[in-house]
Amino acid sequence: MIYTVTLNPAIDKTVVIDEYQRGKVNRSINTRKDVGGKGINVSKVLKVLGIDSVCTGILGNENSNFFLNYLESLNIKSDFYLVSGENRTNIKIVEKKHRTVTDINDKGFIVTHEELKKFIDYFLSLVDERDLVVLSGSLPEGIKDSIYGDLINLLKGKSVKVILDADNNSLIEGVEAIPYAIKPNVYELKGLVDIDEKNIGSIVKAGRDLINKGIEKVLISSGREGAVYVTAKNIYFSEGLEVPIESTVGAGDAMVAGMAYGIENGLSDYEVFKLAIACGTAKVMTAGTEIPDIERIKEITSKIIVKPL
Ligand SMILES: Nc1ncnc2c1ncn2[C@@H]1O[C@H](COP(=O)(O)OP(=O)(O)OP(=O)(O)O)[C@@H](O)[C@H]1O
Ligand SMILES: O=P(O)(O)OC[C@@]1(O)O[C@H](CO)[C@@H](O)[C@@H]1O
Repeated sequence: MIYTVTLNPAIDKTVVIDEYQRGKVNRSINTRKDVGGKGINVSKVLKVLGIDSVCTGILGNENSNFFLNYLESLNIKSDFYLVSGENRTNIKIVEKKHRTVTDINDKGFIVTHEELKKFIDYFLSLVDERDLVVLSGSLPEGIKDSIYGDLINLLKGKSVKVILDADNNSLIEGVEAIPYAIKPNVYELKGLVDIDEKNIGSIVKAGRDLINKGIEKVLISSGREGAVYVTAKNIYFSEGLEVPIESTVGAGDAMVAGMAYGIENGLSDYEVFKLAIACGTAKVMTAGTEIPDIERIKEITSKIIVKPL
């Protein structure tokens, strides 16, 4: 089973405007609200790919029904540890004129040491060596940056594979624990290894350095520039496809879903990479954090050109 862990879920409020006017009244063209948070988004895309997962993590009880009802409507199993407080609402401003998305992500609820410990104990009782765990997203107040590293060490103790998608110090500390796979974007990678993010050779070298440390799969995304996949045996590159963009939010999560699907189903590195890119590309064609369509993912997969490096 695949478990996605979201420690700080979010309602994504997407506001589409023409152009942001600082200090003025901005009027929206349209808005939408999606159930989000990185791990939850991964589970949403896994469902579309036809594979079950369990959405776990921590959920604020005040507006928990918005999340739980939505996941139930998609037939996605959820098993969150509930804490008091409200899940955050993250604002995503889509500017049509500039074709940009600006994220304003809130902090979220506060988690006590005891609550975190109870969640970890419960979560560890669920998983065994047949499982794959996706750890992704930012941390709510009260949880230290060491959490992903700690969880990776505990999960490795149970021979559970982990895919990590985090940023800043939680990524740095997570990588020190050597997860099975990681999916940084180039900026997150730059926080791990000193790279020239415009230079593919520099990105590949950073990927290889991480493989040499013991991580088995390193998927580096670079928005519309495409992505690089470095494993012990292969190095692949693919350019981004020119597609109409609705919202880039969640493209990385869709990519992680493709990667998790591929690893869970024993696909080759080449197939995993192709599927991951197709999922990310299909996601940017949907509004907000709406789930991409499986037919579109298949169609894009057939158009992706993967180059071995
Ligand atoms: N503008 C775009 N045009 C085409 N493909 C894109 C675009 N943005 C993203 N993608 C696809 O999605 C993948 C993941 O995107 P990106 O590198 O932005 O992830 P990310 O920074 O982790 O995103 P997020 O944190 O918002 O989920 C890219 O490698 C690419 O395949
Ligand atoms: O604040 P974090 O946890 O880093 O990111 C949260 C978030 O931006 O990530 C998802 C897109 O990847 C959204 O659904 C959500 O709002």
